[in-house]
Amino acid sequence: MSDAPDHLALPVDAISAGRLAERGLHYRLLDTADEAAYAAWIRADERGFHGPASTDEQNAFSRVAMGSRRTTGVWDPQSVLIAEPVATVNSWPVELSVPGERTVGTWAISSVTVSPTHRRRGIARALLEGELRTAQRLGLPLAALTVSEATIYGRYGFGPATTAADWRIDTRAAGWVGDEPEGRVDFIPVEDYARVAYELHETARIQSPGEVDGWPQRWRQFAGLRPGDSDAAGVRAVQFREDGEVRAAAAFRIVEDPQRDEHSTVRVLHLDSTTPSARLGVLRFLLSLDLVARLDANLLSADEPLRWRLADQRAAEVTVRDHEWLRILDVPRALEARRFSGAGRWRLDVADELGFASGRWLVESDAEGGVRVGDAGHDEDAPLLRTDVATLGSLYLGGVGVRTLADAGRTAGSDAEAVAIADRVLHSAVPPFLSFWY
Ligand SMILES: CC(=O)SCCNC(=O)CCNC(=O)[C@H](O)C(C)(C)COP(=O)(O)OP(=O)(O)OC[C@H]1O[C@@H](n2cnc3c(N)ncnc32)[C@H](O)[C@@H]1OP(=O)(O)O
Repeated sequence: MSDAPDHLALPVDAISAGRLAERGLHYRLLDTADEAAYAAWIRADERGFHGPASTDEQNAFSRVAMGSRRTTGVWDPQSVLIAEPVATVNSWPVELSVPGERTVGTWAISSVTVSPTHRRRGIARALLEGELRTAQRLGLPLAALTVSEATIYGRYGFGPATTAADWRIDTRAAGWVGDEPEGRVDFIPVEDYARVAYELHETARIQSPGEVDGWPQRWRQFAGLRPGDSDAAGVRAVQFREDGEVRAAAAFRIVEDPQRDEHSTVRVLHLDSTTPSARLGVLRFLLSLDLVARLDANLLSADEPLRWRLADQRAAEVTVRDHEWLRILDVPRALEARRFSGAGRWRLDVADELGFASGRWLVESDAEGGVRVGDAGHDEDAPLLRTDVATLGSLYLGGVGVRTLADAGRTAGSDAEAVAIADRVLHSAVPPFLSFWY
């Protein structure tokens, strides 16, 4: 049995509780088994994102996943809607895939909202710092989140570590280079899709640094199976089989152009694959639909091999954005959890305003990519790389070069040799990618 404390039972962070109590606010954990309390919490969460309030049926749906998460709120006893918290946050342990087909235990944080009636009084800061201390108490070396706005989380030491790309393709101009992908496409019931695609994700995620374990309700949502989904009737699903085995699946919807029947858009709701060839097979199928002039797909990789099968690459407009943000809490454990791209010996100096990751280490890796991080002690010989903790979060999965961030002025005071070594060994041959929001 694990000695790690139970993330559902661990009391709320005492420092944040004290800080909020000074302002007359109550910071506490919610028991998601209490239906009424959960409904009030989720109403506050939805209002925070300006979404419609969910129905009892929708609450029952979301509670399946939330039951295994730490659900926290801040209550103001002066509120008129007394059961609804004025701030929400939700967190749970995930397995983050890292270079070398390994995973590292990571604290995922979501549903961060502060009511517009209570904004800019430091409540989010109390919640976020509380979450980081909670992750540390749970013994997790990293925290991670996907963000509504890119300007919020750098101050807490998070750095953008994966990108996601929105692809817009003119399907008639795109063309195709080379043979058709070998395999077989079939429509499948959306219920089956939700199960099959979730399983594909769980099989494939280890290959892609940045992915985390999913949960079945998320894939049911992609399939239009969340109760009350107004677009559900239009959701269709296909699977792609190679050698008789399902290796890719997608859910999609056709959005018609009211002016011209033959100018519809195929909107990809989600795509999962365990092989690049099966992924191309599904995308080729979607690009060749009759009556369709455009393919829209959000959250694909910026490095989709698809680009190299389009006869006209200009038919694709690709918008790349930051997606997953990482916060390193324990430098030695985080670095040792991944594989490096080769041998190296250098020192790493990390500045962290919140103190979790500050320090100086000697980082050594061997030709096989094994990593050892120890105290730098009095070792003054090894070249030194200096970074703040948010920059280290961006570098962690190897998606951006150390040299690029050095050129951007994010590693001021570093030795050129250290930049060169770290650039080489931290690089990931597989571009980091996360295929969904959490
Ligand atoms: C992982 C996720 O859940 S991402 C979702 C984030 N939530 C949302 O986008 C929902 C809508 N927004 C909100 O609920 C709130 O405005 C929040 C949660 C973003 C901020 O809550 P607040 O309690 O107002 O923040 P708080 O007062 O603690 O501010 C902390 C710092 O963040 C800054 N800040 C707050 N909101 C924003 C913002 N939207 N953009 C940039 N900076 C922000 C503050 O200026 C302050 O900066 P400082 O520490 O340098 O002085």
